[in-house]
Amino acid sequence: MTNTNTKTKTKTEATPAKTANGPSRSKGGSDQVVSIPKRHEEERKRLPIYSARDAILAGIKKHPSVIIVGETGSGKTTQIPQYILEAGWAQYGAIAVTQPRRVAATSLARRVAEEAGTKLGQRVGYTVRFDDTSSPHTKLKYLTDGMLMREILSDPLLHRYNYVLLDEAHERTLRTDILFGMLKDIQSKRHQLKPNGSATTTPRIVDELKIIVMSATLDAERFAKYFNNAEILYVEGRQFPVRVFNTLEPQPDYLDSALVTALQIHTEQGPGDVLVFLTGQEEIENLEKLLLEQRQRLPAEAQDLLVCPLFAALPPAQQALVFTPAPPRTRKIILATNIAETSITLPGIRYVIDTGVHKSRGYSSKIGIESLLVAPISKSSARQRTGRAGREALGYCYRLYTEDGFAQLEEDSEPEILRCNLAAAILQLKAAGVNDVLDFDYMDRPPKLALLRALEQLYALNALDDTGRLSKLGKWMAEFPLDPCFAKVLFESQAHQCTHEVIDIIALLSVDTLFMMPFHKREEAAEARQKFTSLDGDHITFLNLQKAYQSVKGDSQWCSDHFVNHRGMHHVQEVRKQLRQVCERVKVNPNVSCGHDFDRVLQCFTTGFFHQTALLQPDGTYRSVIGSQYVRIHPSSTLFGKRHEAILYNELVFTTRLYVRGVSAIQANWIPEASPRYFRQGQLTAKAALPSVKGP
Ligand SMILES: Nc1ncnc2c1ncn2[C@@H]1O[C@H](COP(=O)(O)OP(=O)(O)OP(=O)(O)O)[C@@H](O)[C@H]1O
Repeated sequence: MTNTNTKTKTKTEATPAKTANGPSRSKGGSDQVVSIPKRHEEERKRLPIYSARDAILAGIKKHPSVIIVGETGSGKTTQIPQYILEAGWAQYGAIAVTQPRRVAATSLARRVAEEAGTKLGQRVGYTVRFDDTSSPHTKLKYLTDGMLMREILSDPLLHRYNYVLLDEAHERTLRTDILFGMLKDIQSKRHQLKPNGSATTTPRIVDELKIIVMSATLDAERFAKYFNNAEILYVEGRQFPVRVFNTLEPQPDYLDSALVTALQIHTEQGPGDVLVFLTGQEEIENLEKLLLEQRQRLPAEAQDLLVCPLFAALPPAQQALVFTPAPPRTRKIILATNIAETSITLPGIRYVIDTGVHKSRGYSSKIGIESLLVAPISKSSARQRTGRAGREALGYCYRLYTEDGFAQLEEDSEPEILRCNLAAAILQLKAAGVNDVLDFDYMDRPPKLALLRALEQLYALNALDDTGRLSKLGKWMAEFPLDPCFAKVLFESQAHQCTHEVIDIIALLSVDTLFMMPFHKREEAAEARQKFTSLDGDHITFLNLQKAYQSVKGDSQWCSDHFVNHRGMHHVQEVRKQLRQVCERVKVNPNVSCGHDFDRVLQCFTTGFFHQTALLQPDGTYRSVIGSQYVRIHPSSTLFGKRHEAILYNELVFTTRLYVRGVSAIQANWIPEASPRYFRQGQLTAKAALPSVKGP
């Protein structure tokens, strides 16, 4: 391990661990200790990070902030928090380890609880949206960055924790970036509250907050500078090598190429599971079908092939399948989005197929339009993908692009904060008491126009008052684990008396594809879909689907007969249940229904999505009300090919053209009524300047 002090830029060899500080058990507390499997003790000692244990602890003890860079799989995420725990340092304040994704937070907590010999939810636990296994005894908690932001709302100085480990910091998600600034501020405030500082203290806030930033692929110097010249520690060595192969020619159809490569590995290579990186649910489900079809054509001895999808909207029980070993002599092929790209260890994976693409959020602050595009990944993502192999044995990574293609990739992805709608983040910042969001300590400052757009949008949603401060409604919206637009719709549903329908539709919109369209059964599928179709558009069509699904109690055969995505509908029911619970907690009755008066529902959606509306043009096309862009209704929409004076849409996607999805017909006069603060009275033109834009 090398240790670099950023001020002096000296490099010194870290002393290897002097004592054989093997894993130990916490003595006190009410922890339910379960026995530590012997193999875990041995495995932990074999990890590259183990020899750097003492040096890491010394660095953390000495410096308020530390940046730790180590190869994928070297043991950063599972071991460093345990070292702190075993050193007895978490006695007065717990350890939080943030993850950009929930699947990582839950699987890591499970693994570490097992390694530490504790029951999950006791000394080691996790908290992700709608699922909390932590308890007052939890000393080490894995949580999503969004959940830590929420904890700051109720505990502004994060008294609970003395150590916050920001894992996979290179990903630079919007939430991670906002957390960076918030934590720096908390660290400095807690420093001032120390007994030898000038401010008064309470006995509970005597400890400083240590910030530890970790990744395999980040620009350490830059991070160190941002975190007040933090100490940088490099952990050398990886557990097992991974051999990387590139294609000789660029692959125009990466899906086909992934199919061929996966089958080739299956029929020609030795044992080991395969992980394929794809861009989204639809693509995963397509490849899943193709693989299953091809499996039938394989010789009998090669048919023991198990295909497991992995994407964010997959119900947790099915996500868990990817962590379960395949039956003996069966090869598992996991088809995943980039939720499997960082942090997680998928047991059994020896082969990685990297398509070189992902879905990336884009935002034009000029026209206020957000889009999701398939784009090339960065070099750093490619390395992370490679790092999913070689965690338990020698691995292989097949990159479906040329060596030149790799060389041309950007080093890192552009931070999300520079390319997405900031409304949700600004709402959280304001709720955490950061009123002057223009001068917040961002690691990369978003363009002023994007910040102003977000303030403008929140003001138009009535989340801010005339002085730019959070309104009562804004505080309510921040309580809700939803995008501000959806939170506004839910709030309005009380006055429109359609909370029941709105909750259902929000849950339904959380899944990409509810109606399946198998290539060779398109007509049959379209006919089945007709049964649910509403002339009002997709929102009410989805609602009809939910009613029918409930009437058959979610029967899987019914779903298959009607070309309904059973997996997706299962997820919808979970989100629905959780939303209803949150409603009850904030005293909103989730059962108030408007019957068949669907205008109320759509009016309600217009109050949150007035900025995602478009008007019919004389030539039959639609132009967005804000930004004046030509948009087309996506062929998957119920309203495809239909003409209505105005439409509302849930999502804008750019494939070959700019398409809108999740579309419903609305009346044009609902749009200015939906936000009198945004539009001139009764007109579809925006007011020149909004009060919130004038400054904090
Ligand atoms: N669920 C698991 N099952 C089997 N082995 C595991 C599991 N989780 C972790 N490991 C083992 O522990 C090692 C260290 O994992 P850890 O996540 O701590 O590494 P890391 O340095 O944080 O990697 P990354 O940078 O990829 O997140 C893995 O390489 C693997 O050998």
